[in-house]
Amino acid sequence: MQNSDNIDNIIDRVLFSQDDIEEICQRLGKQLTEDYAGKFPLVIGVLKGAVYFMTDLTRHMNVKMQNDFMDVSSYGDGFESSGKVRLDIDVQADVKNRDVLLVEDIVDTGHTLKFMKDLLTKRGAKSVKCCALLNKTERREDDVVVDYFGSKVENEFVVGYGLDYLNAYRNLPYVGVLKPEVIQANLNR
Ligand SMILES: O=P(O)(O)OC[C@H]1O[C@H](OP(=O)(O)OP(=O)(O)O)[C@H](O)[C@@H]1O
Ligand code: HPA
Ligand SMILES: [Mg+2]
Repeated sequence: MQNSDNIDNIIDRVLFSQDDIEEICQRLGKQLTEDYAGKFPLVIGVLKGAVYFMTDLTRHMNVKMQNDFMDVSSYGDGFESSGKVRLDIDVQADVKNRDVLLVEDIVDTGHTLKFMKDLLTKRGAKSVKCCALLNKTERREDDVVVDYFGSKVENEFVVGYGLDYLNAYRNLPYVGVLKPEVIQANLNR
């Protein structure tokens, strides 16, 4: 069936299939289960990109935890980080003396992660670590540690499984690279 609304049409290459992602969640979940045993971590998903990863990853973490969310953003309309991280929705829980685990879909320039690690440390968290699905090391501008990650990615803009382009395509069940013509069409708008 030809359907121009079929969002698979915008993908050039799949980088991580649903099976790849499940394997990553299992592996990281096992590691985090060991590392957070007996600690009652506060697991904070960074909205909106981390929603899918947060739900799949934490189901593989066999530890008592508290789940919360924060909404921060720095990519307004496209590929480039504005460099300014905006806190839109704060975490509800008190982070003082807590072992915090931030869950991210991707660490790219590192601006977002640095902002959050600094903020939560300043508020008195006992530890602040990050588990990201993807780590785009080549683009790093802030020196920040990604404590756990699923895979490194090249310097390409990726979408799906939470990752958006112009606020769309988050619901693709895999991670892929956009077709160049999709990007071109938007640049010419
Ligand atoms: O390392 P950085 O260069 O800071 O980029 C990574 C951040 O950018 C994206 O969020 P975005 O600001 O696009 O918000 P969103 O999750 O709502 O899409 C992504 O989900 C990370 O949070
Ligand atoms: O490659 C990316 N894709 C989607 N959102 C992003 N935010 C930072 N890097 C990316
Ligand atoms: Mg985004």
